[in-house]
Amino acid sequence: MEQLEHLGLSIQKQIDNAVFTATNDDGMLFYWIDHPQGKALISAYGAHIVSYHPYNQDEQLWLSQTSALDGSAPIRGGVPICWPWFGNTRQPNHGYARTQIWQLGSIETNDQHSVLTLQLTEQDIATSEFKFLLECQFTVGQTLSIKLTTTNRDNHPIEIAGALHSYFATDRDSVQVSGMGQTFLDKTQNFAEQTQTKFSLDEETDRLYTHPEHALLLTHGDGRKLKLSHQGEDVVVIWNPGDTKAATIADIHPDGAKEYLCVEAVRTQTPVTLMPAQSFTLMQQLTPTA
Ligand SMILES: O=P(O)(O)OC[C@H]1O[C@@H](O)[C@H](O)[C@@H](O)[C@@H]1O
Repeated sequence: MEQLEHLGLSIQKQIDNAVFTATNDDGMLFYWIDHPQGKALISAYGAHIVSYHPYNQDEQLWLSQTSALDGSAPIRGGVPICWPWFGNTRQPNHGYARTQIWQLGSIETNDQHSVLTLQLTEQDIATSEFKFLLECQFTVGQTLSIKLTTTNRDNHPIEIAGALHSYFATDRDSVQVSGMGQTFLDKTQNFAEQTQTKFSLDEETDRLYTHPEHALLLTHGDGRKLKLSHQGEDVVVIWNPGDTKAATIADIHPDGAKEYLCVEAVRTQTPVTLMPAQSFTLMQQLTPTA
């Protein structure tokens, strides 16, 4: 509830035992999951989860206080969905899925969790090169799982990449991540390959880890831990712009870059080719522990 007030959202209606719709003054639609095991706020714009708060734990996702929430620009924070490409190989940066209004697919609640699925198809996009069904399934309880599934609905093969670009709320200067492997491509150095035996961040960190484990452990400075597991990724990206660069990014609030670390499940080095009717899932799951 606190998060709803903070973002100026009003509940519209209850659509399931634990799920409500809410809107802000700009008319943007959100889904508020208020389950005894976990709470989450998901924007229809971008199928973008902006808050996840498991029972008896802290907020897990960072959201910039200066993020646009009116549909004029991608949301800064939470878990942006990058699709059908990652980065700026094409424009817009990170693809167009994060700036579309997604439709509600289904909702199911049991005593463990609520499962909400949002959908996007080529019919929602002004110019799409192929026919597709993109589904993002959020399972919200003591664990959060985000599954992004692409299905080729065209009559020829399609190629896709993408990412679950999660911004985790943490003290950036004391967080540790294990399981990353020692090799990464450094985007700040024109993707030069680097090795690092002990995890530490640079002033600006923008790295594609090429040999991560599927299960990672993020340890906050105060000892709390967040288990992360992935499926379908070919690299894990760690990104934080550092304070100097962040000061030039209008939708990161002052000193906001100190409050998060992006750990992203990314499929980009070897894009996926899908034959007609074939599907592919990119997944990230987070399990916080006290
Ligand atoms: O500002 P955007 O488009 O959300 O991108 C944020 C960052 O996303 C990261 O995944 C990229 O590695 C960075 O290079 C990029 O700056």
